[in-house]
Amino acid sequence: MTVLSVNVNKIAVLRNSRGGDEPSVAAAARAVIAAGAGGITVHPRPDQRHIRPADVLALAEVVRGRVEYNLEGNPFAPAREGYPGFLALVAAVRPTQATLVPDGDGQITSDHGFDLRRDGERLRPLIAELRALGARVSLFMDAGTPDIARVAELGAERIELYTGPFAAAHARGDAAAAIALCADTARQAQAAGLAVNAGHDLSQDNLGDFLRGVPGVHEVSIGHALVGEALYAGLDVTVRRYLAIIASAGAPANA
Ligand SMILES: CC(=O)[C@@H](O)[C@H](O)COP(=O)(O)O
Ligand SMILES: NCC(=O)COP(=O)(O)O
Repeated sequence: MTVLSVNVNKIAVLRNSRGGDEPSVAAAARAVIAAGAGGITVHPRPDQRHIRPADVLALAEVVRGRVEYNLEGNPFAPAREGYPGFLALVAAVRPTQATLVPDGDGQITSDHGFDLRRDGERLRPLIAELRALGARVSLFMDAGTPDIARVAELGAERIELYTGPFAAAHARGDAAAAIALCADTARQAQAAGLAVNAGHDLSQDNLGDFLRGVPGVHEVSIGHALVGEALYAGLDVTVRRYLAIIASAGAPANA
């Protein structure tokens, strides 16, 4: 079945708003795991607006031997005070998966995938380094990217489909074209030997339609909507609702 990896960035936003340790990112991750999620995702940003390097280390202990650990970030972002750089974090915690995302400080959130014509050759040695550290490597890619097979040629094993445009179309009530585009890109990736993950702005409202329309998704990483929904229903109930959506969407077994 598709793995649900819960992104706990937003727990850190709340904690950072007051300083101190509450709400605890580690406690939230434990609750999510107890509810049955198959992974924890974090996207530490160099500006440390939410997940910080110390969280990345602490969460590694929480997830170790229990569920997958998915570390997202921009491998080109230079180290700075308080942020050692993405590869250094991967070397420190050896996550299950490193998802590379071409984001910048000025962005409120991730809003596009890689342009491999521009960044492909710069990515190649970094992908090799990350794989040598034991991480499965996934590249954040837009649906409709023409050269999706190149991801495999660069040495990565997965793509993460950027689902923001799909989610926006779904909210407008006209997601058919966006789903078709995602499904087409997923099929091209799968034909090239890549596994397909998906994430960004997925929610209880749109996840079932996404998984029914896009076959063979290995993992969804979900944070913003899930944490917001959990304010009303609690983390345990909310994670279980996502797992039920995944199960009823008939997603395939995880390889
Ligand atoms: C790659 C991706 O879509 C997620 O990592 C998303 O960007 C969440 O990150 P923020 O919580 O920083 O918005
Ligand atoms: N990779 C996507 C992710 O981790 C969560 O994105 P969002 O649900 O916070 O938009």
